[in-house]
Amino acid sequence: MKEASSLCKLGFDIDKGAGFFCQVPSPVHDGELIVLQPCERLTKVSVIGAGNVGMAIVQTILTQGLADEIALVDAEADRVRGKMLDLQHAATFLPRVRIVAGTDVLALTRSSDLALITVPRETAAASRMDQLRRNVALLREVVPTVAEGSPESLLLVVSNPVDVLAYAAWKLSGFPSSRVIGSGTDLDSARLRCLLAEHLGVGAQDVQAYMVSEHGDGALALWSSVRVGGMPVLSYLQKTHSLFDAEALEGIRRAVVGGAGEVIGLKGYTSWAIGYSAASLARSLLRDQRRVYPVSVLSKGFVPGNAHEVFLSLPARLGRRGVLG
Ligand SMILES: NC(=O)C1=CN([C@@H]2O[C@H](COP(=O)(O)OP(=O)(O)OC[C@H]3O[C@@H](n4cnc5c(N)ncnc54)[C@H](O)[C@@H]3O)[C@@H](O)[C@H]2O)C=CC1
Ligand SMILES: CC(=O)C(=O)O
Repeated sequence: MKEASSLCKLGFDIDKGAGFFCQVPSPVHDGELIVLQPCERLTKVSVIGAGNVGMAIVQTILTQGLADEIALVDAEADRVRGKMLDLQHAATFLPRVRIVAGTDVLALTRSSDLALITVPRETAAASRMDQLRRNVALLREVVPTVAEGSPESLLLVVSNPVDVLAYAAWKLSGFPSSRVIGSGTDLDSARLRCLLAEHLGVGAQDVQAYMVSEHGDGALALWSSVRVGGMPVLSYLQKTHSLFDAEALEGIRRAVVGGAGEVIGLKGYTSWAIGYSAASLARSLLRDQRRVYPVSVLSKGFVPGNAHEVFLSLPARLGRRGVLG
């Protein structure tokens, strides 16, 4: 009998079991029995806060097959159970995935590979400082508990103000800064790419453009880094194309920064775009894709000469160990 211990690709027939089985050794000798051994853990993703944003993230993670187990935690017991059942019914159309939900952060999130924090929505009446105090207090309840049950997990903070809360989550978790990330200006960058793509008449996936520094009003556009199909097009377009003068660029920046407010004014909240953004970050982290995203990271040591402990949205490489620099 020969143990299947080497890791050549097994292929699609145990597709969903890729987390369960070692893959067939090569070459396979006639007459030898190949034993498939459990070798890799399943991938578990926890989402704390099953509101509009949390559910959009779960929906996107589910349809992209990024997790074998999803744990949903929310303070509203009945509502989160209803959401779990609805998702379980939906998941019958997808490869096998376990979905659990409830209010117990420690029990539900235990042994997560990735935990996303999406609690709670801002209230229009509260000042930004009041919101910050309230959300830090919430993170004080949630983050140490997640860290206790999942000491090796990655933490992805989405709640606002995201850059500041990513810092709070880092401090509260006791994790190395490489494993605590805020979704940062990834969504602002998506909005910028969307607007540039519209102006240029190209697909948004072919537009590379970054907003950096702080998610929201303080976000800065890195105009000199805009590329279309790998070409630095903006300086050329500015010279040749009246649509890209300084005023037009400032108009695009304002539309990006005002994008959230516009959507919230019309539908009450934003959800789908952050759902896709967070799932894309989750993919790069869990699958070690090492793609570069503008996300909130500890800027100390990340930016040469910066000695302050501040989380800022900067382009960072994301892989299985978190921020790779
Ligand atoms: N970083 C970004 O780009 C974006 C961030 N956001 C932020 O995401 C957050 C969530 O927004 P929404 O989902 O629209 O809000 P929501 O109000 O729909 O959902 C929040 C959920 O958190 C739950 N919750 C409250 N306290 C809790 C606790 N102690 N434990 C567990 N669950 C608790 C609530 O029951 C609710 O289901 C907000 O801070 C929002 O500003 C939203 C969009 C984009
Ligand atoms: C709400 C929010 O932060 C956004 O959609 O950008």
